[in-house]
Parts: sequence; structure tokens; C-alpha cells
Amino acid sequence: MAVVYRSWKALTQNAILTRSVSNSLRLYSQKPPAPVVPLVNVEVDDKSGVAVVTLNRPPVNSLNTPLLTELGAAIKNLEDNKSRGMILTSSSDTVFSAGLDILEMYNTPKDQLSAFWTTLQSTWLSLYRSSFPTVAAINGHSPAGGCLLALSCEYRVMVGPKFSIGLNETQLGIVAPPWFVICMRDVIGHRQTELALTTGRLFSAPEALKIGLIDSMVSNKAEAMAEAQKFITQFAKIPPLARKLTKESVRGEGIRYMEDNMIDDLQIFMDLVTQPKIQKGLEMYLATLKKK
Ligand SMILES: CCCCCCCC/C=C\CC(=O)SCCNC(=O)CCNC(=O)[C@H](O)C(C)(C)COP(=O)(O)OP(=O)(O)OC[C@H]1O[C@@H](n2cnc3c(N)ncnc32)[C@H](O)[C@@H]1OP(=O)(O)O
Repeated sequence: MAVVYRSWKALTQNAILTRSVSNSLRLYSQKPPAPVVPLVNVEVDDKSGVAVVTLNRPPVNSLNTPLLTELGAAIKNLEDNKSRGMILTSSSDTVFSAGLDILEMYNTPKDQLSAFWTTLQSTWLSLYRSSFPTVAAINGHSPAGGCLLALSCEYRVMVGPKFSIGLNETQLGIVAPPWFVICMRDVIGHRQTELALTTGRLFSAPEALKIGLIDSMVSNKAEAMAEAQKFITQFAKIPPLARKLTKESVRGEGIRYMEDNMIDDLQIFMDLVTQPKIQKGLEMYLATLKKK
């Protein structure tokens, strides 16, 4: 018997009703469904038209398929509504994003693994090539996939000095794909990228500022949001089409890489991540995270 429970009161009434109708009908004890909490909040400022997109997957905003799907949908919606700009931030006080959800890559059936990676690819592409200006207001740690999101925006303002940022994949025994490399190289240059990626280094905010991995360091989230707004405001007088085409031209290598290599990139990811050695490495890394 399908019963939709609107409230506990309705549940009680239903129970009485059910018993009185027939003793042979069994009432299944069922908890009311948990409220659906969005993993990504979008708030558009009436005055400036700038959207604040807040990652909201406690405790660490690790990027799983549902979060990436919601982020991709939010970006599409902003495109459709000709947004003036987007500030990407986090609802956590200490973590911007812990990067890809390792549980999505550990011991995962192949169809789910494939859906996870293709969602990451398409959400990344829509962020990286968005027609509107984008700023990452990095209000906490931002390792690996978290750093990728920040690098894909046009400007990075980070709360410091205590949080860290970087692409630490090699430390986990995995390899940052070429589009991660392109993103980092475009921001900090070839030499610093080689050093950062081969060591899998995480930079403190002051260190990140020194090598240009972030554009600015501030002392709290309010300051980060103010600076992000200021960055976007400077585009108010720039014709949007000229801006969009210029951005696409500057980011052409990364955009073309993804458009031309989506399937190969997926295949390489699947082949690499499903290797027993890599799975063992992820298992051990998860264990160290849990032990902390
Ligand atoms: C050519 C194709 C090749 C493709 C190869 C694959 C390429 C993969 C590319 C990207 C890789 C990634 O993004 S992997 C993710 C890497 N991320 C990290 O290394 C960060 C790990 N996390 C941390 O360092 C810390 O959690 C933190 C500094 C971000 C925050 O610290 P804090 O003390 O606040 O929180 P906890 O450490 O106690 O964590 C709380 C809780 O969350 C779990 N957790 C943390 N990070 C992740 C994660 N990335 N995925 C899944 N789960 C994570 C942690 O285990 C704790 O869980 P419990 O509460 O259950 O103990």
C-alpha cells in the first residue's frame, strides 16, 4: 500500500484509518522523507545581478556526482539567464572543497565511475568556458579538485593565511589529467606547474599568492566577497559578446582539449583508477583521512 506521509499527524490518522478498514492490511512503518537540501545554493543579487554560488555538501564539499550535477545545472541556468557574473564559494568556514569525493573512485561499479567522470568533465567545461565573469572566493582549504574549480575561474581571492591550495594528486598516487595541467599552467606558468604537480605540493595562502596561484589574500570571507564583487564590476562596461569571445580565445587550448578528447580522457581515467594498485592506494588514503 502506497501512503504518502505529509506529517506525523497524517501518519497517525492513516494508521487509525488503516486499522479500522481491515485488520489484514498491514501498515508499513516508514519514516517521513528527509528534507531535500540543495548541494549548491544560488543567490542572485538584485542590484548587481551577480550570482553567489555556494557549495553546500558538509563536511568538506567533496565533489560527488550529485554535487557536480547541481553545480553544472546552476551554471547552465546562469548562462540561460545571461548572468552578470558568478562568485563560487563554500558554506563551510574551513573548507572550500576537499576535491573529488574519493568514495566515488574507490570500489565503484564501472557505470557509476563513468557517470562520475563525465559529469566532472561537462561541469568543468561549462565553468571554464562560461560567458560570464567568474571568481572563486576561496574561504577554506582547496586541495586537488577544489583547486581545479578555483583555477577554472577568472580570479581567485583566498582567505589566509592558514588555508592551503594545490593539486596534490601525485601524493595520492594518481595523476592530474592534462586539462588540470592546462588550467594550472595557464595561471602559474610552465616551470611552477611542473614543480607543483610533480611534488603534489599544497601551498599555504601566502605561498600561493607568491607564485600567482591566487590573485589576492584577505583575512575573512566578507572581504573575499567584496573583492570578488569588485572584480566582476569592472566588466560592467565591457560588451559581453567581445568579452565572451576573448575568454574563449584565451582558453581555447583547454576547451579544445576537452571537446576533442572527452572519450579518451574517460577511458584513461577508467583504466587508471580501476587498477588494483591505485585502488589500494585510495583505500589507504581514505584510511589515513578517517584516522586523523
Ligand atoms: C588522465 C586521467 C587520469 C585520471 C586520474 C584521476 C585524477 C583525479 C583527479 C583529482 C583527484 C582529487 O580531487 S582526489 C581528492 C583529493 N583530496 C584530498 O587529498 C583532500 C583530502 N582531505 C583533506 O585533506 C581534509 O579533509 C581537508 C583539509 C580538506 C579538511 O580537513 P578537516 O580536518 O576539516 O576534515 P577531515 O579531514 O576530518 O574530513 C572530514 C570527513 O570528510 C572525509 N573526506 C575528506 N576529504 C575527502 C575526499 N576528498 N573524499 C571523500 N571523503 C573525504 C574524511 O574522511 C572525513 O570523513 P569521516 O567524518 O567519515 O571521518
